[in-house]
Amino acid sequence: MSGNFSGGRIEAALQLSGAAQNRAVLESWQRCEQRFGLAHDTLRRPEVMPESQTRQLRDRNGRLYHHAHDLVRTLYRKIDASGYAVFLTDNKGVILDSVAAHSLLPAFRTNGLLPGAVWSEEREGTNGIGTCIVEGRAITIHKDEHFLSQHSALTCTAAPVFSPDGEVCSVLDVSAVRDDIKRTDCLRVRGMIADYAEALERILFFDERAGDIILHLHPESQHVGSTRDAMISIAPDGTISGATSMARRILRAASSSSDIRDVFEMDVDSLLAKFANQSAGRKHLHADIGRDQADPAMAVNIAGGGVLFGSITLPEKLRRQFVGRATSMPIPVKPVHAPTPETEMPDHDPALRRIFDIGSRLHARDINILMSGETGSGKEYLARHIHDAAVGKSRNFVAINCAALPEGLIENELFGHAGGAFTGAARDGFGGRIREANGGTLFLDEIGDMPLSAQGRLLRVLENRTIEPLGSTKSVPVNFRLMCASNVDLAKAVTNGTFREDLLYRIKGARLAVPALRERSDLADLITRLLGSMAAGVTCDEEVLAMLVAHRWPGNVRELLNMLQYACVFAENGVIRRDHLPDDFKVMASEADAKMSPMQTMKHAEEVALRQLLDDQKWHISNTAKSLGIGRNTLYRRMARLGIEKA
Ligand SMILES: Nc1ncnc2c1ncn2[C@@H]1O[C@H](COP(=O)(O)OP(=O)(O)OP(=O)(O)O)[C@@H](O)[C@H]1O
Repeated sequence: MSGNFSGGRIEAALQLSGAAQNRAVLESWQRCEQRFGLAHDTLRRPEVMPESQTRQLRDRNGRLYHHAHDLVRTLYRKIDASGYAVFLTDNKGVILDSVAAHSLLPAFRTNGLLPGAVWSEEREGTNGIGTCIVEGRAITIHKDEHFLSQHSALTCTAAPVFSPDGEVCSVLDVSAVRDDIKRTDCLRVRGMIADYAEALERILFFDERAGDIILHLHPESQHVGSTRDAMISIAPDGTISGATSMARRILRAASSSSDIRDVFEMDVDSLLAKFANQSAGRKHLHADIGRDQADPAMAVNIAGGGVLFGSITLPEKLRRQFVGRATSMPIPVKPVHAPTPETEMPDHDPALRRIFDIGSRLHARDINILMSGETGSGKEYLARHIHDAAVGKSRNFVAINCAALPEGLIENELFGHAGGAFTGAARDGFGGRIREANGGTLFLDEIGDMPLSAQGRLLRVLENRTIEPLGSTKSVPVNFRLMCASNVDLAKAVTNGTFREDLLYRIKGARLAVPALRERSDLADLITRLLGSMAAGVTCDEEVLAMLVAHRWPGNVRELLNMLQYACVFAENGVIRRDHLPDDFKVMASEADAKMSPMQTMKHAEEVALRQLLDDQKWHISNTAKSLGIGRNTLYRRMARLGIEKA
């Protein structure tokens, strides 16, 4: 460690956090001292641009500011904890927009967190915004990890937003000036901000690359066309004009070339022909959709070996060459047979399986479904499995998160527009995402956040089964099955006047409550499965498994996924041990342990061990009993005592 650091603050910071975090903080502190000439006790007033200059900066970042406006406010509502504020910055760390409770504004202002303030590392030392720009990844800078002592009251968690050319163009930051914030409190927030930053990246990508061919890619075919796929844009001359950060990660190993022939071993004409041939085979399905989506996705070879699955979105003028006129697509009633390996949902939790069964039957009969459940519990995941079982994997599944779309953009995104409908509209128009769901399923997540005007138009689409793009007088027939999800109480929203009652009655044909992760009985099994899909061969030892099973997971499966991804990076010899978990998680686990009585701890350990054994024996009761040297009835009694139900 550098001997330049005085006063032991770096050691304190290092003790506070995990290995990746340590490195980031250490390197940032080195920059502050050696490159920027800062000292811990440097006292400086925040640099805040005059309002006119901030306005100019907003105008210069017009698209970013416009698209992020509602998203920042939704994120603020979702964090749902007092004392936090949300900030949006430009690529240099200048705050463009902020949302905070009115009563807290003075405290944030005193600490320099206000529009126009410059939060680059060079100016303010190690901090959430500035260090996130340098690191290019989500990061938390907790109190004493700030280089300047004057910022040690702050806790900042930030995630970068990337432009299509791969540069950080903005940062989403959630900060607090409360004394009692622990690092552990930031875990849930970090996953959430990273998701919102990625949603903003996708919106900017679609907006800025609307004139290019967009290739959607994912290693697993079912994720192509979802909000999780990777996207690259291809200019008509075959050069790669942009890529989302996910695409950069996936393709980094293949090639850094910007010529698609080097990446996919085919030129742009062959690529178009490949997807057009596929469209022709599915003409009735895709003739009317705005987005020419591969369904099922097609395999695309990657230069140097490897295969991804892909589909394309064509700009309107190319689309006309490949697809015909609009028709509504009938959806046959598909009897729900016993699931095949293709449509099987791999989860064992009985409650989740039950709602999967019920949901599949209802969806096959075109009965609308309204899901509830905590954030990250898997509502979209379940909706996709229900769609696969009830409508078929070969049909489109279009998921839209209404909360992640800015109010000004949502109607356009859902219903599309005619060419030249408004200033900035695509010259040839845009079909809208509801039309993409034609013949398949439309999943509207966070429908409670849909603006009232869009609710009215959606209701008309549901009643008339036709859609009228903005600026067009022609109705286009559409046919799709509907599933919705909401974290807010829609009945209350009706009372408050933010949700239409008639729409609520239309969408809530049947209600399904997705269990929170902590309520599930198959957690150990889920952990093993997720690890298997992430890094072949990585497992966790018994202690870690017990810690993970005991955690309450407020961010549910999303939080679990983040945690496992983190741990996989540090796993040694294919095993995740306690040391490989983030320190803040370990602190939280020991606090929880301390609250358990010795009897509870023992019972818990016994439950984890027995579940693991049952998993190993594929829940074969006789074999498990034999391996324990006990009778089947004794095993059943033991399972009942520990609250383990047969999977
Ligand atoms: N049972 C599961 N098995 C594997 N992965 C899952 C499971 N449930 C959820 N996931 C994964 O966890 C993440 C969050 O799930 P999903 O988006 O479906 O949650 P959600 O309830 O719709 O969240 P939100 O309310 O925030 O929209 C996704 O990456 C999803 O693929």
